[in-house]
Amino acid sequence: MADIIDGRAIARQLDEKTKAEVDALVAAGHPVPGLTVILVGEDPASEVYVRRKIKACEKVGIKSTEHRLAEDTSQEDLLALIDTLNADPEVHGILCQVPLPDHIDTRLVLRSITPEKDVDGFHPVNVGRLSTGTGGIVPCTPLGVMLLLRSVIPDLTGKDVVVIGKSNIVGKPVANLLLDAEATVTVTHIYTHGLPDICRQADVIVAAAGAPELVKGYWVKDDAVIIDVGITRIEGEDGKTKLVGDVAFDECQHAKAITPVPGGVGPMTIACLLANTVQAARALTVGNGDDSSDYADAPDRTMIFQDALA
Ligand SMILES: NC(=O)C1=CN([C@@H]2O[C@H](COP(=O)(O)OP(=O)(O)OC[C@H]3O[C@@H](n4cnc5c(N)ncnc54)[C@H](OP(=O)(O)O)[C@@H]3O)[C@@H](O)[C@H]2O)C=CC1
Ligand SMILES: Nc1nc(=O)c2c([nH]1)NC[C@@H]1CN(c3ccc(C(=O)N[C@@H](CCC(=O)O)C(=O)O)cc3)C=[N+]21
Repeated sequence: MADIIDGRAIARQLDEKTKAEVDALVAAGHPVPGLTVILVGEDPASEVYVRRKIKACEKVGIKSTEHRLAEDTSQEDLLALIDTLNADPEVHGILCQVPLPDHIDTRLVLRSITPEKDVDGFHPVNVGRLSTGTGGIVPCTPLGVMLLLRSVIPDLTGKDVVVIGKSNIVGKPVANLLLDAEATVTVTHIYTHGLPDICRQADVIVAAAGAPELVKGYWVKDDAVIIDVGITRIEGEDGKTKLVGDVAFDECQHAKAITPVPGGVGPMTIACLLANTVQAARALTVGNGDDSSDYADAPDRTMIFQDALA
């Protein structure tokens, strides 16, 4: 049987470290780290995620605030709110839940969040820093993927990794982080020919396509490690909705290790959001020049978090 990589347990470990960082900042007389979440419209899945994020903040002592805006909020009003939050000294992290309604230019909105408070790591400045290995805020899900991976393969040097999906949110940043970790990375997508054969060569598969049970057992070589990022809600035979990943989990028991859905990457996304918020608060209030900071600029920040989990 494949080992199950317990995302909830690893997320709890990271949360303990984050809580200790919050306590240390506050004890040193700095303000309580603050995260603001903006939600436009009433998408039920987004509401679930936002509630989870707010609850998680409470657990580690981050002060959270929430801005719920109506579906028909104008782009101008949203940008004005972000301007206010950019200037608010009590707000260290700003997260604007996506997808946004169609009448809003998502790229423009994400660009308007100041990079120092961009705890999603979606701002072009943070994307540029990531792709040049020069620090910045690393997107939460890709950071979570790396931590889960390192919990089973501490050294990724020379490993053959296949990433399925090339989105700006998951596939591309994961590929960049893997390259920084000296892995050999193949990024695939909907037009890739022969995906099963490509996957069969891989030591590691990171599946982030949003295609339920795309990766079959015969795509996976013995002792490969599988990180399943995909989450699709489907209606089960009993009429209840259930979550399905991008990997046919039951067929992959010959793998060395695999993440479950739920309970794999999802909880790590939230734990990494909290860690990013503390990183942002520290940089804004203490400054990046503080060498004692665990979060000082480093080319491979996933190693720093890894130390926290060791
Ligand atoms: N666990 C978590 O915390 C998170 C989970 N997710 C989940 O991860 C999944 C991916 O999210 P996201 O990256 O935002 O999705 P996108 O839809 O933005 O990107 C999906 C990517 O997968 C590729 N793709 C789609 N179908 C196939 C296929 N059949 N074969 C090969 N490649 C395929 C697409 O190719 P092309 O570019 O050619 O269209 C695209 O590059 C979703 O299920 C999402 O719900 C997302 C964020 C966080
Ligand atoms: N600006 C922005 N930043 C995001 O980080 C962001 C976003 N928008 N939009 C939506 C996606 C999705 N996302 C998830 C967060 C937690 C779980 C999670 O906790 N999943 C649980 C189960 C969740 C459930 O039961 O529904 C798990 O997999 O175990 C999943 C997905 C963050 N996203």
